[in-house]
Amino acid sequence: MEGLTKSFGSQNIWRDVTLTLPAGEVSALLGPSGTGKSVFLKTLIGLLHPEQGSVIIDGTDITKCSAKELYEIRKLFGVLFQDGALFGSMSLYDNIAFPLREHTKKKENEIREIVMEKIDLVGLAGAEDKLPGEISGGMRKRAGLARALVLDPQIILCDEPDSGLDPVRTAYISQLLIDINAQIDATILIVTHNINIARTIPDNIGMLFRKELVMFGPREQLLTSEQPVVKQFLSGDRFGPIGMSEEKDEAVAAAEAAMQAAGISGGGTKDDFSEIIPQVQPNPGMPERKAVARHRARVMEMLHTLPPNAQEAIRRSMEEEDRLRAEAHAHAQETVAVGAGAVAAGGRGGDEWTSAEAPGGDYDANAFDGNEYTGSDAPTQNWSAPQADNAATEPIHTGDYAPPHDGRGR
Ligand SMILES: Nc1ncnc2c1ncn2[C@@H]1O[C@H](COP(=O)(O)OP(=O)(O)OP(=O)(O)O)[C@@H](O)[C@H]1O
Repeated sequence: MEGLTKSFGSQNIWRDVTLTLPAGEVSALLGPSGTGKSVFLKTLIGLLHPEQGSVIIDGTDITKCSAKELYEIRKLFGVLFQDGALFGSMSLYDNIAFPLREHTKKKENEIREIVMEKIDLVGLAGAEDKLPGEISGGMRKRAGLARALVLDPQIILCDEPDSGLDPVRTAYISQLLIDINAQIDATILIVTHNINIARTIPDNIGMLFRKELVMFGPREQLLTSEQPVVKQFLSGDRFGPIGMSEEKDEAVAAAEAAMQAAGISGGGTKDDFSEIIPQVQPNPGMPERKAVARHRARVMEMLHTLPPNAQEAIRRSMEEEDRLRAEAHAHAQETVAVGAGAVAAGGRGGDEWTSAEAPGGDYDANAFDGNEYTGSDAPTQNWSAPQADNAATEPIHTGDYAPPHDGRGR
């Protein structure tokens, strides 16, 4: 994105936003409500048109290309809208099959295979015949994610994947995004208010405030930032530059300063965000994230340009990641050796197996437990049984998807 500016009439949303999403990495976009994060996502896929600037995807500027080119480019995207944006009159199965029917010439039996795989992946097996209005908000969110994944997207945009989810389901969906990134090396952008996600999931974090992108860089840069707006946002304190609606005026700011001086709490957490929590790793059995090495090389190149506390935090988190990875590797080797030993005791006369010739031949040296998990039985897939809550949903017709004309069913 280069020099992007977006307004609605006389209301400017943000201006001169320049940003390159590092390919294959996971990035998060933070910002107070109403700063235009959703508008930003919609601009990235060409649903909204900026007044200025360009959005280059695979060499094509989607702000200037033809409708046909835009249609093709959109196939690269998987988008999870805030409430799943499902069609209320279609079953989950048909909702998830929709992009395949719309954008590919696949036969129904091929479509079924892909749809059921994704349904399994997000833990919705058994709920495929339900309508969006018959399931919980969290299930709709997961169905939206399944639909976002059916075209094997190279770029995944998630608008508040955690909204409406409890902390445990949020952890599962976050883990799923990391696992998907490990599996398909997709570039992921997550819009979120969830500080826990921001601390543990992305490689990079950006923040929109006062109509500008105030920062975009390695997650440690934002988490250790001394900028008042960033500190206030992370801590969730009411004292600071972010107000309930617009910016605070001087009188309000002075009154708050007096309250703070008198020891009155602004309600924020006292967590130390410069204590970097290790990033969530792919689940056992998943491939290593290719993004890790690329991110590291990129960050090392720019390290000298970052503030000293960010540099220090980056070094510490790299050491910690190396330690965790070495531990996981050692554990995997041990497990392979133990598994091989058990087989050896049963039939190979005490021969030592190497990991390459271990039984089955498909042991993954990077796996924590030596098991090969498939999408449907991987340990991420512990979603609870579907519960209907009869919450009514209206589909959001984004312009990207239109309801099918011929009611094609399964
Ligand atoms: N189609 C539209 N027409 C006019 N104004 C719009 C349109 N879409 C969004 N806006 C305005 O743009 C601003 C930014 O909205 P947006 O939904 O992107 O904020 P956000 O940062 O995603 O907020 P939240 O965190 O609360 O979801 C809001 O003032 C909103 O009213």
